[in-house]
Amino acid sequence: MSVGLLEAAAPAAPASSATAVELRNVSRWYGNVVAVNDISFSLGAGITGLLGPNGAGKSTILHMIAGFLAPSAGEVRVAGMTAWKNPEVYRHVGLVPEREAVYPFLTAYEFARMNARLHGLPDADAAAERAVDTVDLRGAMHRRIGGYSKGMRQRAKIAGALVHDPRILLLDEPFNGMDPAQRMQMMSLLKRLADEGRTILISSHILEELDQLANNVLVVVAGRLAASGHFREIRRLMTDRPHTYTLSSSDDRRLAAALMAEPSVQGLELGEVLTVRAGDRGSFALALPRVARAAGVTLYELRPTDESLESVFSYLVKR
Ligand SMILES: Nc1ncnc2c1ncn2[C@@H]1O[C@H](COP(=O)(O)OP(=O)(O)OP(=O)(O)O)[C@@H](O)[C@H]1O
Repeated sequence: MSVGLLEAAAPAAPASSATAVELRNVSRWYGNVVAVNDISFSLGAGITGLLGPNGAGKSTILHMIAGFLAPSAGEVRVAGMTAWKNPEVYRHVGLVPEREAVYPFLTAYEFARMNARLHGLPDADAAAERAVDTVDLRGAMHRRIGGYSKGMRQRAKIAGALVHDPRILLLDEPFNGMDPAQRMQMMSLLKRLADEGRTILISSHILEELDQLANNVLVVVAGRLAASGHFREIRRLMTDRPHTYTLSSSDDRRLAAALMAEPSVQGLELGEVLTVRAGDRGSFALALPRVARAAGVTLYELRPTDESLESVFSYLVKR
């Protein structure tokens, strides 16, 4: 398998004070399911996106970094220490899990204070108040979490993960189910937390969610690191790939003949429907109506055939 941008990416750097998180040839299997397959990367301060379709292994990676799950092979290091079986690591890491792992009968303040106590902080009340303030929930901190909106519940979870002021924050699909306003609020919170010098890793299955947030993106597909690089570079890889469409028109044969001369068309197949492979989506979209009009053909339908998320990821892996 070729690995896209990975070839140009720097190999995992040796642990240093700047390396908050480091994975060295890490694999994790559950019985005979290989969830994570020989992954290496390192993270410093700032926001990194962990992108991949469902089941790619994102949660498994986050749980191993948090020290909650043992790697089956390789090593996960956090703040220069082995993450597994090392309670010291919990001081440095806050994990915001994907599941709604909050008791609905607790208030945000009680939830944060419970976490502060579990960390054994000397002043759990002050730590809880500080965390609730950080996520802008002061006004609602004595209301039960069960009555919160989705965005507020996520922020309550973040308050719980931030209560011991960790240097590393891991968030599993934090934008799931949020409306645009909640998303904007979450983005500005995460940026603020990163500006304070934290290392933040955010998992997502939607690239656009990471726009304006993560400079660097790690793409995981079927447990492997398929690509890594700057957000714009990853987006270019995903959108510039060839696209396949099916077309229906008043005269498919005539349209196929006219499209053959079009530079943005890489391939054509005329069966029950006309299938076109376009190298550059933008140029093809501009060319198609012009070509159809010149050929005297009426277009009825243009349908992309390979737009599933899995097809985009598998394109990255096969490059
Ligand atoms: N406790 C477990 N026992 C068995 N298999 C598991 C377990 N946890 C995860 N897996 C499997 O490992 C693979 C990776 O799962 P993981 O949850 O890490 O992926 P993910 O990218 O976070 O996806 P999702 O967003 O759907 O949770 C999947 O095939 C999943 O079914």
